[in-house]
Amino acid sequence: MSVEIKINNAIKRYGDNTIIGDLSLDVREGEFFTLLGPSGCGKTTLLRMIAGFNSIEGGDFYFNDKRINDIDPAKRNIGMVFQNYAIFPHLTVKDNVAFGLKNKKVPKEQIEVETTKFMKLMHIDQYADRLPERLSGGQQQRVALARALVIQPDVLLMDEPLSNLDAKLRVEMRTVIKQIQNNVGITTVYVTHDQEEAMAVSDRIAVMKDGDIQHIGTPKNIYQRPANLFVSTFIGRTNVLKGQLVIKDEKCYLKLTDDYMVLMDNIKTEEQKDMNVVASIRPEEFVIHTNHHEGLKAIVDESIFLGLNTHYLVRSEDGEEYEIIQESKIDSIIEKGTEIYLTVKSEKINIFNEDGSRNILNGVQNDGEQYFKKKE
Ligand SMILES: Nc1ncnc2c1ncn2[C@@H]1O[C@H](COP(=O)(O)OP(=O)(O)OP(=O)(O)O)[C@@H](O)[C@H]1O
Repeated sequence: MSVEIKINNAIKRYGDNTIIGDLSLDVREGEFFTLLGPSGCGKTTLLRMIAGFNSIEGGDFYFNDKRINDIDPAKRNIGMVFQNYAIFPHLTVKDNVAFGLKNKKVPKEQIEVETTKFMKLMHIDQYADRLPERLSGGQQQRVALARALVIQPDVLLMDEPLSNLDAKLRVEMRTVIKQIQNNVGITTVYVTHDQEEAMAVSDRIAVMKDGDIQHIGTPKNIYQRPANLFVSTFIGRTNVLKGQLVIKDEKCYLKLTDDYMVLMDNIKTEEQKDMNVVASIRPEEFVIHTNHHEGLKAIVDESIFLGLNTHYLVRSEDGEEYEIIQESKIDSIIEKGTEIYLTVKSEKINIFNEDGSRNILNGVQNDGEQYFKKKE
C-alpha cells in the first residue's frame, strides 16, 4: 500500500542550533517527491525524521491518518536506499535482497518468489549468487533498491543514492529509478543536491535553504516561475538584471536600460508603483537581433559553438555580462565583436522585489502546482 505523507510544523534542533524551524509539506500518494537544496540545508535531517532515525523537537508527521512521531523506525514500513549502498558485503546478491523478508519471517517459498521477482525487475538476477565486491557500483545500487522494495514498504526514502556513481552511470540509474518507482507506484522521498537529477526524476520538488522550504512545484513550474531569486538561480542557469518597474500611460513596463523597456502586460498597474526590482531571464529566452536597433544593446564577447547549441557571452553598454544559449544555425553563428540588440518576451521574464525574496509574478501563468512561503 502506498501512503500520503503529511508533515506539519516540523522542528529539528541539535542543542541550541535550530536546523529546521517550522516546516510543513505534503507528499501525495504514489508521488516521486524530491528534497533539493545546497549542502547543509537540512535535506538528510528531514528524511531521517520521516524514517524515525532522528528525534523530532516539534510538529507532527503522518502516514495517511496515522501519526508516526512515536512509532519505532522498524515499524514504519519504509524502504531506504543510501548513498553508500549499505548492502551486506558477506551476503550474496540474493541473500541481500531476501534479507528484509527473512527478518519478517515470511515463508520460504514466498521469499523465493518475491526475491526472484525483484532481482529480475532490477536486472540483477544473473548475479544472484555473487558477493557485492564482484559487482559494479551501479549493480550494487540496484541490489540496494531491490532490497528496499522487496518488503513492499509504504514509503521509499532515498538519500543521494547516485552520488557514488560516475556521471554516465548516474544518468542511466536515474532513469532506472524513475521507471521502477513508476511501475511500483510507491510514495518516494528522494534527497539530492543535484538540480538536474531532481528535474529528471521528480513529480514535484521542494527547494530548501537553511532548513526552510523556498518553493514546492513541478520541475517545469519551478523552472518557469521560481518563487524567489534564490530558487531562480539555484535551478538552471539564469541572467540576473537590475531594473525598475515604471508606469507609463497606465501601463506597466520593466525598464532595463534607458533605451530598453519591456511592456509587462501581466502586471497590473494599480498593484505596482515605480519600484526597483531584480529580473531573471534564462539564457535561452533572449532573442538576438543583428539588424534592428531596438532592445538592449550589447557586444558579443565570446561565441562558443557546441553543435546543437551555441553559447554567447555578451556585454551590455553598462558593462554587465550575460549568457545566451541559442539553437545553432550553422550559417549564421554570430562572431565575437558583433554589435547586437537583445529583446525578451514579457512572459519569459521573472521579476523579484529588490531583495529577491518574492516573485512579483506569483500566480501568473503557472500550472497551479506551486507553494509559496506564507508571508510573516
Ligand atoms: N548529529 C548532528 N549533530 C549536530 N548537527 C548536525 C547533526 N546532523 C546534522 N547536523 C547539522 O544539520 C545541518 C543540516 O544537515 P543535513 O545533513 O541535513 O544537510 P543536507 O542538506 O542533507 O546536506 P548534504 O547535502 O551535505 O548531505 C547541518 O548544518 C549539519 O551540520
